[in-house]
Amino acid sequence: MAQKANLPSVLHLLPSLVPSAQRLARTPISNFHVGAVGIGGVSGRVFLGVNVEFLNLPLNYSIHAEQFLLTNLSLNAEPSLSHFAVSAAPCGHCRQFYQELRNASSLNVLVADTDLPTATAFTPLSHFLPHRFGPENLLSKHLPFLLEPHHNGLSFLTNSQPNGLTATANNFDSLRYAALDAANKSHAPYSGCPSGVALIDTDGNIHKGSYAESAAYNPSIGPAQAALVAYIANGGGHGYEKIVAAVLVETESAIVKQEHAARLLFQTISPKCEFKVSLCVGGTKRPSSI
Ligand SMILES: O=c1ccn([C@H]2C[C@H](O)[C@@H](CO)O2)c(=O)[nH]1
Ligand SMILES: [Zn+2]
Repeated sequence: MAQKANLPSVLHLLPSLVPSAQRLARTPISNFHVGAVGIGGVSGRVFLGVNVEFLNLPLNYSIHAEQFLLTNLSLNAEPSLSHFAVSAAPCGHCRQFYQELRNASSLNVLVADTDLPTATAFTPLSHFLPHRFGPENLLSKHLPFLLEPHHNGLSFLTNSQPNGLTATANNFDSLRYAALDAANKSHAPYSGCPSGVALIDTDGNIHKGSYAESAAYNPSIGPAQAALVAYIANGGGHGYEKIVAAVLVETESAIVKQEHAARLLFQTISPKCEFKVSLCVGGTKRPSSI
């Protein structure tokens, strides 16, 4: 694409794709479209992020474009981000969320509305957020950072299948195992309460998302939001009414529960969506340094 557009490098391509990303934003409240386009540090694949707002829900259910971008990398198993371009300066919440990356300080950011569209004036994130608060304030740096491959060691107890689900048993089983897989990839080192959501649409496609925590807690992205990122990123531009069932997997012993927030989100955006929780066991202990 860079060659076709006569651009000297893929880095130049990132800001040139920002307007196309912006067009995909879902902003029924602000009508303010944010687009973020980044490049995977290992594969060199290009990923996008857009902001997503939800009618009739609190504003803090929203997904920022930068958060969408990281979630998109995570769902495509890309272990690092090296550069991203974004249509407006990242807010404090996003600057904080990005501290979850091992290379946070040296991550290269370009704000496309202040720089020339094809410029490569990338600036390290440490410029946007000096004196940072980050994972190392709470945890050992030997633990996996956000995007780094890990497995949380969660599994189902054999009798944990809830009753009364009208979707076919087969679909439900695929969904709960997809949600378990997402929970096993969840980044929850601060609470020790990983979780994942898998949803299925009317075409039978399954989309899954993993909960990702921030050291500063509030910028965390919930598992339901992460699964919606997958639903939107997988394409088609469809409405949420096509989401027919969703399963949340979290641990029985969790002290941070996603159930009520996730149920409210699905009930509001897709009232006919069947929402179920499937509890699992295992996983990491809550870190003793918290
Ligand atoms: O860093 C930012 C700041 C704001 N927004 C979104 C959130 C909301 O949808 C809209 C207005 O704040 O812009 C982002 O996506 N990223
Ligand atoms: Zn933000």
